[in-house]
Amino acid sequence: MMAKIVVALGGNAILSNDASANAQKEAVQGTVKALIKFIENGDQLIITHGNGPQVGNLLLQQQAADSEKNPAMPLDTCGAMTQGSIGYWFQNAMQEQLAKKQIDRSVVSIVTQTIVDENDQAFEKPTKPIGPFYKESELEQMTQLHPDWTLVEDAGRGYRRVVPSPQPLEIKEYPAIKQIVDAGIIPIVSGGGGIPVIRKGNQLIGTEAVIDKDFSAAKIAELINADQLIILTSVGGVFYNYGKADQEEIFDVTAEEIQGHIDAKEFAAGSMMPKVKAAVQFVQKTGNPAVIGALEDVQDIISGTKGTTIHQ
Ligand SMILES: Nc1ncnc2c1ncn2[C@@H]1O[C@H](COP(=O)(O)OP(=O)(O)O)[C@@H](O)[C@H]1O
Ligand SMILES: NC(=O)OP(=O)(O)O
Repeated sequence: MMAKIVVALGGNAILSNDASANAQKEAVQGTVKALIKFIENGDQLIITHGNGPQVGNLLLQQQAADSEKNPAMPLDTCGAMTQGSIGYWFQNAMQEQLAKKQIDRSVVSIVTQTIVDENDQAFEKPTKPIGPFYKESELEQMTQLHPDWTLVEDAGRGYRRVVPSPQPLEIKEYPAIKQIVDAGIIPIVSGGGGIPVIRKGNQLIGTEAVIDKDFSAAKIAELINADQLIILTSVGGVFYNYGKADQEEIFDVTAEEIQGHIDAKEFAAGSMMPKVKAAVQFVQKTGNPAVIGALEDVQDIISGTKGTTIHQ
């Protein structure tokens, strides 16, 4: 039976040290070579991806070139632009792999808007890291240059700007996405968590935020009643006491048990916490399992020997 699998990929898996288009395309090509295994298995794949590094970099480029004749694009539009660029890289790489494997399947990227609540507390407290990492020695200069920024330590790699990250309430394009999935087409959806929009009557107004793609992935996976949600990132699984001498990788855990560790705030905000929360949310809504693991371990994740599985 064809399983419906939602795979979420972190922006950091696409952009590591080299932010050039060629390097990111190459990273995406490597990722797609791994993802094609799901298609070869006969599964229906739904791909979603992050954009944290890319959207922050793009915003900086926009602001650096800002002028009256050529004004900088706001964050929501930068989010849409990264959906387009990253979606294009994935679509292009997937088409190449499908052709190589002589698999007759179509793939399409969908500009996706995610409806958020304008009163979401997240607008008061930015948590989503975007753009490049800065060294501690650069902090004073960055604060002088950008007095409106909030900078926080991120994933032990340095400091990053954080922006509001409201919860996804609704995926506007879901009815179209469902038809595309039912038709057996591989969709690339909700890139960067989807463009954050606020509903005002018949209008959807873009807002300055970046939605966590892990939560949007869980939402899409729940809506299409996916058999599995797989969150691929730069680490082999979820650890208790991460980064400490007694860190311990979790192989298999119930949603109830890991919820206790979420409540105790044991996972890092802005990196592992949203993944674990999104996985639990999906498991509780559907009763189906979620896996968090490393991109390079896809084959072992498919066979169930690597990654952290969260289940009922
Ligand atoms: N408890 C934990 N277990 C595993 N990784 C963790 C944990 N806490 C923080 N991390 C960090 O979270 C990172 C993954 O989050 P992030 O970089 O935001 O991912 P992505 O960009 O792929 O969505 C890992 O590389 C790791 O450094
Ligand atoms: N939008 C988002 O969640 O991006 P990252 O996965 O790159 O942080």
